[in-house]
Amino acid sequence: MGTLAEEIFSYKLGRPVNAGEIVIVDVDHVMSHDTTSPLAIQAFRKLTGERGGRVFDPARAHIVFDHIVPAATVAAATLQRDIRGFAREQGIQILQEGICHQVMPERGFVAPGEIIVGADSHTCTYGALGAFATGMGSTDIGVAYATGRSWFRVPETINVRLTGQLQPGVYVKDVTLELVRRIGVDGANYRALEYSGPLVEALSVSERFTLCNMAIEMGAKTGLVAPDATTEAWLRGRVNRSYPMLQPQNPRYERVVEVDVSELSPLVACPPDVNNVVPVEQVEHIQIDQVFLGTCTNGRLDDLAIAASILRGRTIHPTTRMVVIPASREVYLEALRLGYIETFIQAGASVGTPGCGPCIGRHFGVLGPGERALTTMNRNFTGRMGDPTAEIYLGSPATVAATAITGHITDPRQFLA
Ligand SMILES: CC(C)[C@H](C(=O)O)[C@@H](O)C(=O)O
Ligand code: SF4
Repeated sequence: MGTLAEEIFSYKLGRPVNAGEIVIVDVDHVMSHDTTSPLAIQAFRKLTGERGGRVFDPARAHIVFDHIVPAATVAAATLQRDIRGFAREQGIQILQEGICHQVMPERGFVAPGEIIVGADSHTCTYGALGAFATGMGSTDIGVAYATGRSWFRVPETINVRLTGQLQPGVYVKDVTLELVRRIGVDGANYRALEYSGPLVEALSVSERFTLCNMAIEMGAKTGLVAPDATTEAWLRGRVNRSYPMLQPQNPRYERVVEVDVSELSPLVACPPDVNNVVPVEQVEHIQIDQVFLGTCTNGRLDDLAIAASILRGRTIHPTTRMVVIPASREVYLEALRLGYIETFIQAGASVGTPGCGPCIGRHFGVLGPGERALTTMNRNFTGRMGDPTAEIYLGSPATVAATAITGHITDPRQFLA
């Protein structure tokens, strides 16, 4: 009897577990990437001795190169060289085909009922498939690499119930921004956010990823969607092992946040806080120097499809630049096949190799002093994309595409066919 989070921990431990308990469990997968692996490896070495230590299971230890790919500086290249050495020694495959949070599920390293820990805060994204997944510091990940175990305080759960129907031009990203506005950047601290209701049931897995991705933006330990037929269909051909379709059972939620999405219009999060959310109309005059379509929040095929449908046959504003980065190789290839990439390039966009790109201001479209960007990212913190005086606005792929055309923040509804 419990919330989905409690059900997953109870299943793992073979006994009923309640929120508030501190438990040590075997984890199913452990992940780190090019930026966080060096410290995780250091912690692993400290724990296991300089030589001879082995990871708990090389097939369930995953290193993804995504944050600075290909390496933009000698320092980044040197770190990546050292990580490659560790991976070779341990027999770990390095995944170099997109953002960790897209690649892990695509490659079948996430299944319902599993527990996954990653050295990245947006590991909570995988909860969209009914797994308990959370970001941890590199030291904890180093310990998990060595032992295959981790400790948790089983979180209390806030149920986010979504009802109603999205209006044309309004997307799950807008719903997610509305949730951050209502709950606040620390309103769900260490809680699990369990998303349910008729809207969630109707969402694609990709849209559920967008929803769960930003759970951390409310301080949550993770976001979760109970697995259903949509989940199973998406996992077919990706996950061959069996998995439990755990569901919440008479759950006791700490509270329920109910949102009727029918009333929402396209939203924009203004700098420097993700909960600084306003209807797009309020910020339409703001001039934008760069738009960026991509990231683990909104770099998937459906996101690119929405943007391409707006940009088809149009060109971006001459004083605005547009960066597009598909979240993974799989997404990129499919977008190529469907003509989206050609649409972006003809419109005047720069298309980058799958990865995080300018999301943390390391390469491929960093911002100069005083510049403003509208992006599909999940964070708009000061200095995140480059110069500390640059400003970051967040919106949906549709709002980003409409803005690319006009050069100022634009309501995407005016471009809908
Ligand atoms: C670099 C990494 C530690 C960081 C994170 O954990 O979130 C990054 O992915 C981000 O989005 O800010
Ligand atoms: S795309 Fe951005 S938010 Fe996602 S993992 Fe990469 S840097 Fe972090």
